[in-house]
Amino acid sequence: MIKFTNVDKFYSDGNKSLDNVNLGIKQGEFVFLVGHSGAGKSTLLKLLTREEKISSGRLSVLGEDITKIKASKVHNYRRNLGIVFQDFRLLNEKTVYENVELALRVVGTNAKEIRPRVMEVLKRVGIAEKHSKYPHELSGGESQRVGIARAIVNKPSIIIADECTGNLDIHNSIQILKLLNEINEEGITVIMATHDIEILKLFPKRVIELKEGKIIKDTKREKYEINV
Ligand SMILES: Nc1ncnc2c1ncn2[C@@H]1O[C@H](COP(=O)(O)OP(=O)(O)OP(=O)(O)O)[C@@H](O)[C@H]1O
Repeated sequence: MIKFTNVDKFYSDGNKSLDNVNLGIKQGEFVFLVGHSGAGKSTLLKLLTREEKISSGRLSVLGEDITKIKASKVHNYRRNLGIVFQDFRLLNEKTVYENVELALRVVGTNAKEIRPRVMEVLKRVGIAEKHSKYPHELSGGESQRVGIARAIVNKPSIIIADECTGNLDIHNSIQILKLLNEINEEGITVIMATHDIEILKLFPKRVIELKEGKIIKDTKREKYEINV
C-alpha cells in the first residue's frame, strides 16, 4: 500500500537527500526508520505526507500515485494520515479537548459526533481526565498522548511519526510505543523515524536503515544489530 520505486529527492540547493529508494510497506506493518542525522529519514516521511515532492521515480500510497495529486487536493489525501511530531505541536491557547476537536472540525465532522469521538479517543490514550487542561499544564508524555489522540481521531490508515519520543524520557517513550503498538494491532500502519536505541531493542519490528539517502538495511530480525 506504500510503494517507493526508484525515488530520488533533490532539494533546490542540489542536495541529494534520497537516492534510488525502492521500498514497499504493507497495510498494517510497523516500521522503524533509522540512520544517522542527515540520512534522509525526515525527507522520506515528508514525501509520504506530500510536504515535499519526489524529484524522480514513483511513489504510490493507498493505491494512489501521490505525485499526481494537485496541491489543492493534498488536504484530502492527508485525511488518510495521522501525523505525530517530536515537539507535539499542540495549540497552546486551546485545551486538550479543543486540540483534538479541531482535527474533527476541519474535516467537517457532524457536530453531534464530535464530543463522543473526542472523549472516546482521549480515553483511548489515557488522558480523558485532563481534557480541560492547557498544553503548558501537561507533562511531555501527556502532551504526546494528546498528539496521538489528535492523529488517530480521524481514523487514519497510516500513522507517520518523526522522532515522536525524541523529547521524552525512556519511561514515557515506552508508554508511547505501547500505545502506537496497540493502534498498529488494530490494523493501522505505523512508520516511525527514531534514534532511540532502547526503543528498537524493546519493540522488535521491521527496521529500515538509511545512509546518505540510500536504504542500506531492511530487516525483520527479532533483535536489530544497532550501529546507529
Ligand atoms: N529543506 C531542505 N533543503 C535542503 N536540504 C535539506 C532540506 N531538508 C533536509 N535537507 C538535507 O537532506 C538531507 C537529509 O535530511 P533529513 O532531514 O531527511 O535527515 P534525517 O535522517 O531526518 O536527519 P535527522 O535525524 O537529523 O532528523 C540532509 O543532508 C539535509 O541537510
